[in-house]
Amino acid sequence: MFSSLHSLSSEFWRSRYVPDAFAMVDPSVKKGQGSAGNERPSSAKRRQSPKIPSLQSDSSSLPADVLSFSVRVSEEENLPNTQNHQKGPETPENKTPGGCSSEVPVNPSTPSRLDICKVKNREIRKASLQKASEILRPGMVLLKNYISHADQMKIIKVCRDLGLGAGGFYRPCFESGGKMNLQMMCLGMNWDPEKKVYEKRRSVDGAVPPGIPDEFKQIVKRAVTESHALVKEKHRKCNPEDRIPSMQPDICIVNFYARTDNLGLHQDKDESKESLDKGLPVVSISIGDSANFLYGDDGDAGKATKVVLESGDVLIFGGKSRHVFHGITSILPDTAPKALAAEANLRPGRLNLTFREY
Ligand SMILES: O=C(O)CCC(=O)C(=O)O
Ligand SMILES: [Fe+2]
Repeated sequence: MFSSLHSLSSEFWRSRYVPDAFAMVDPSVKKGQGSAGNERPSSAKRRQSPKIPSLQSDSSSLPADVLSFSVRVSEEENLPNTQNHQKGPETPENKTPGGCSSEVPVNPSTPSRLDICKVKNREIRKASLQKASEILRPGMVLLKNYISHADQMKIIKVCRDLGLGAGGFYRPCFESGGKMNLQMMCLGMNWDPEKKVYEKRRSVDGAVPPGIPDEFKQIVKRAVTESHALVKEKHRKCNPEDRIPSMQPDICIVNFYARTDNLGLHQDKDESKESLDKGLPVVSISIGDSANFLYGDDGDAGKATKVVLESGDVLIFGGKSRHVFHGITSILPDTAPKALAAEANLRPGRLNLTFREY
């Protein structure tokens, strides 16, 4: 997957190297450590840092729980004072939906019944204003608000459990040695961002990736069928299978973006030639905070189109859009559905699952 990352604008590329990347799940990194500001760490500094801090820092050698709210305090303490972490003036992008953040309980693990009701009513109002699903370009469909609250809860729970075990979340490195600004785990097969290949075991620690749960596969199947219905509605005469071929996912890459994380523009093209030639789609599920997602025909972020992916959205790109460049420029703080964040005890940030067939 993530190929052509070097074609990013230098500003966006620099923004991938925020010091918080080290602090998020690594208790051994103390407050104030790391480079100041948005500077890419010096190569010496990069060499010194352990390759997979989240795995090595934990005394049990297992990954830390990157999804849980309980680790939020140490994360907040470690936030460096950069623009990225300041809320700044209220803009359409950082505005809390419904302007309700002050009414939400400070500790979401203990919301009152009244709080839950207020939050649920607000979310119902919000849902009625929500945008409709759409075809973004040939072969690329966005299903808005597609995954139910109950299914989002299940996905979070499964990812949390799997993320804590062998083959769970870690912060991978690029070929260059720089760390990615997200936590990742793979299901089915491991994708190695350094070698840009899929493998049975991840070479970083020898772990065998857990399998993809059947429930996840069912959700993917239903989403592709739904995308076909949408295509059929717009283009009555076409065979939707030609636009978005059906697929049987055997790979799922799970990313967790903390609020300052991001992912540069890239193409997903490490799947087999056969799969790519057929245009078998990538099916991407977003949960938690919303994100600015860019997509376009080349790696130039200035020319790309932006769409906001919200919790429960499913984005599908296959066929003519299988090689679309795409990336996440930012996570929009405090935009996760409040009821979901509270019920799941979800840490601020965004969970993303991309399903592919090798
Ligand atoms: O987080 C996203 O929406 C995109 C993730 C992605 O592009 C990838 O995992 O290859
Ligand atoms: Fe991708």
